[in-house]
Amino acid sequence: MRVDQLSITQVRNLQNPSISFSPRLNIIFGPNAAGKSSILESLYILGNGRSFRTAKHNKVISEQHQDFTLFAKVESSGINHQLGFKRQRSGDTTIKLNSEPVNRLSTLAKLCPVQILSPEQYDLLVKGPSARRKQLDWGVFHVEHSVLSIWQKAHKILQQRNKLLKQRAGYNEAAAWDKQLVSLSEQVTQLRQAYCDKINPLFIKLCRQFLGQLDIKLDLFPGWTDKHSVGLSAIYREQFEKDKKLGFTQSSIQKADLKFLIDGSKLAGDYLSRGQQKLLITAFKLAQLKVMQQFGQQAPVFLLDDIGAELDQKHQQQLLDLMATQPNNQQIFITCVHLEPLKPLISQCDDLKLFHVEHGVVKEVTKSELE
Ligand SMILES: Nc1ncnc2c1ncn2[C@@H]1O[C@H](COP(=O)(O)OP(=O)(O)OP(=O)(O)O)[C@@H](O)[C@H]1O
Repeated sequence: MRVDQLSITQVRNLQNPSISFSPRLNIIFGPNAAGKSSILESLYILGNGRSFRTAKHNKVISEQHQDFTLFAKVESSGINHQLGFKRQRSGDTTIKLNSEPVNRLSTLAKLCPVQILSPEQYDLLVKGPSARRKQLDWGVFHVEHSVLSIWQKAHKILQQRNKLLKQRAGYNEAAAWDKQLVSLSEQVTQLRQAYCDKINPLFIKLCRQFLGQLDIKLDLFPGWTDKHSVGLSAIYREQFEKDKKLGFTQSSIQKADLKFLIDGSKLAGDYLSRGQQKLLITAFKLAQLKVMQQFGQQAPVFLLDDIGAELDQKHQQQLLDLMATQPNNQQIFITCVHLEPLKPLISQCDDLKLFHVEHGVVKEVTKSELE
């Protein structure tokens, strides 16, 4: 997937830029509060329908305005498309693909996979499981789109089951849903596990590069504990009375977690320093990118926000070296305040564009203008 052109209207402080990107490497630089992250935010919204910085859509709309609009020319799986996205303060969203309305965000996600590594994500290990589960499911979806409909069916049945539990229904009534729920939950878990099996060796290798000889791995918690390998059906039977008391199903795919384990059992969030956690997240994001390149329907656009803000010089350089060795069809966007650490990457890469941003105004500059 590639974004060739993007017109941004009424997003944060941006002065409605229209930008033609490089298919390979795009570096967006400028002082603090210039509007750099807002460009990445716009790209992220194209593929995810929401911001990576806030759950409140209205914050993205430029003050004094009632809506924001994005218009992009993208290449997806070898086909060129025109994509429009408009969000109003009222909450109404209009998405158009080649002038035709799009009603599902999953259409957008399939068409425009966009992945981001930004300072907002460095606390993934100390957050609750839902943030990690989202990352996991994002990866699973882009390798195997069918997971979404299986997950949605499971979610509906789970809601039915929970409704019955709240109504104090008897076991037989609730159990009528269990067979289907167990089968769908197992399918989702198998796809999640297959994704973990794909990402683990790549993640372990990248962790070695960034963190040295730590014994680290990813482990899937499916959403229930099955100490005696009795299976989910038996767990539902055993837990029924407790579920009824609680009014919801305790064991479900909605409780799944992606555990980052050190020495086989210690949670990385409890054990590693803040700096080590950032490096681990960096390795995880790069491993996700690699899985997408190798097994995904198509490589995502990769956004690297504020590269100088969180990593020390050595690890920043390692990350930039890895960016330089990405496949030719991998489109990358990097934002930074200082260009100095990026100079080796800039001199190595021919197919790159540089954009200077200040007070929301975006201006393309050439390599020679930097000298
Ligand atoms: N809804 C909005 N309307 C207008 N301006 C906004 C809005 N939301 C945020 N801003 C302003 O937009 C500016 C750009 O922010 P952005 O985070 O994109 O800058 P940045 O160049 O990435 O900065 P930094 O290098 O400090 O991370 C900030 O000054 C911010 O206060």
